[in-house]
Amino acid sequence: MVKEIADSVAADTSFPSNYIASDPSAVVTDDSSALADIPIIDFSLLSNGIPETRAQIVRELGQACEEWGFFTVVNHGVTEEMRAAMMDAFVGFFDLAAEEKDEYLGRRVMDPIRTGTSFNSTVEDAPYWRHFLKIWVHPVFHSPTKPTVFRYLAKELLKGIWDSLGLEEKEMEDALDLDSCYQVLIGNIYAPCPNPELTWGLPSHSDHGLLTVLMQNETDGLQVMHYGKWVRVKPLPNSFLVNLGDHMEIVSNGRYKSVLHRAKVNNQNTRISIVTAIGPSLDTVVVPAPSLLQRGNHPAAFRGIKYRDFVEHQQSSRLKEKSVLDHLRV
Ligand SMILES: O=C(O)CCC(=O)C(=O)O
Ligand SMILES: [Fe+2]
Repeated sequence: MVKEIADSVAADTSFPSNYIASDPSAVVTDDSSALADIPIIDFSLLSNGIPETRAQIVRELGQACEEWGFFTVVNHGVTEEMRAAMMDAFVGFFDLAAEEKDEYLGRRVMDPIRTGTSFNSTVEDAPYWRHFLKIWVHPVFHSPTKPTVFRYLAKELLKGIWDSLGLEEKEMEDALDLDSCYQVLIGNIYAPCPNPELTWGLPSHSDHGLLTVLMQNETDGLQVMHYGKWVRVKPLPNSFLVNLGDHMEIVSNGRYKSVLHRAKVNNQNTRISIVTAIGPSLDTVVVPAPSLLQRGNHPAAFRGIKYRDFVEHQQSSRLKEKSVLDHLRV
């Protein structure tokens, strides 16, 4: 499908009109927004077992979650070779002939291996300039090579974030059932677009899970909302970008907010991002952590919903800011 778009663009440099955003004037054309000065977390100090240095990183994590909902992870232990192998595997898939890829054309949003265009082209007015491959990799593994290292990174970060809220690890296990956590691996490809001012790669949205871990090729395009302003993200070499998802906002009772982000396309280079999203188990009903409510005598800011129902609803709806989470606000 990427080839189809690329070929149609090569044959005829006009932009396919069905891709024009329903409100093209809302697509940003100005790339002069500030570059984000994103907090940096040294993962090796979080996970090396030394309490003093860990405590310092836990404080930094808490601050990053509160002020940004977004941070960069360095010294994560994932080799450059493994990152390159992941990138190659996704590129290999996107380069397959359309008939081969079409075997995985997702008909249902909860299919464990699903490829497609846009976000959910059955409900959108106009598709986005993006193709994706989504693979469930936990609790049942649906892919040929096992990136357990990603889950380790996310679980250690979750423990650190939980700690920064002053909560016990046992409560995290009870609340989120992380041994059966739902993890999905997504490759996004954004082909060069002749008219980047008319469409999005992905419009403004938050992610449904707890944490999302992202790496990309050398082409930028990600923007995050920070204190009401969009800022451009330029990742550090060999780092992962992490953002908080809607279920972190729910379980922390709104103290840590899921961050709005969006992907811009450009007319020069293909951008590829590989994203792994970690959530609770699909059967968990996540509610604000009880001890956070008791401690501050706060009312619950969110109603609970089974995570599976949240994901299914979010994936079946138009991608629109935090609209699915907003339904759960009390
Ligand atoms: O490509 C990107 O940078 C963002 C991807 C994204 O937000 C997503 O897959 O949810
Ligand atoms: Fe996202």
